Amino acid sequence: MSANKRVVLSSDHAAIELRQAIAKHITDLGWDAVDIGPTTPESTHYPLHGRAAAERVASGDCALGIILCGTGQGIMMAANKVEGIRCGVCSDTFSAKMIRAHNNAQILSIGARVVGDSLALEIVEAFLATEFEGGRHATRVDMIEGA
Ligand SMILES: O=C(CO)[C@H](O)[C@H](O)COP(=O)(O)O
Repeated sequence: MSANKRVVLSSDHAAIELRQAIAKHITDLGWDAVDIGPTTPESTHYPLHGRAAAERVASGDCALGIILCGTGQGIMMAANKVEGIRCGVCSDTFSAKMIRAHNNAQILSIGARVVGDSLALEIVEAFLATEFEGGRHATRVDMIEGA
């Protein structure tokens, strides 16, 4: 499968079951889910998993990413420390569309202790179905990246 259908997934211990459900769901939708774990429920450290997913995207191995922790916030902060990565936390489908359409975010973060499972799947679908609009938004994204 080509790299542009590859979606990396990672989480901390707060979101393992939801992450695995999302991986199955997006596979059913035709995406190549690259689930980098963890798979066991022991307490772990979200910065490790946010960075690992972001590096898969920054390297070009995966086009997009979906990361989760309890709130989605800490793992988002870790992912955004990787150069060139734009990651936003979303708890609604409108924001999930807009971080792609206007911000060209490559990574979606979700709080597994914030949104229910079915809404999380809708948020994921909205994110994956939306393309960057470019134009005036490209100027602004370039400004984020220091251009
Ligand atoms: O949401 C998170 C980070 O933003 C973490 O999932 C959360 O802090 C983990 O907490 P605990 O160790 O009590 O399960």
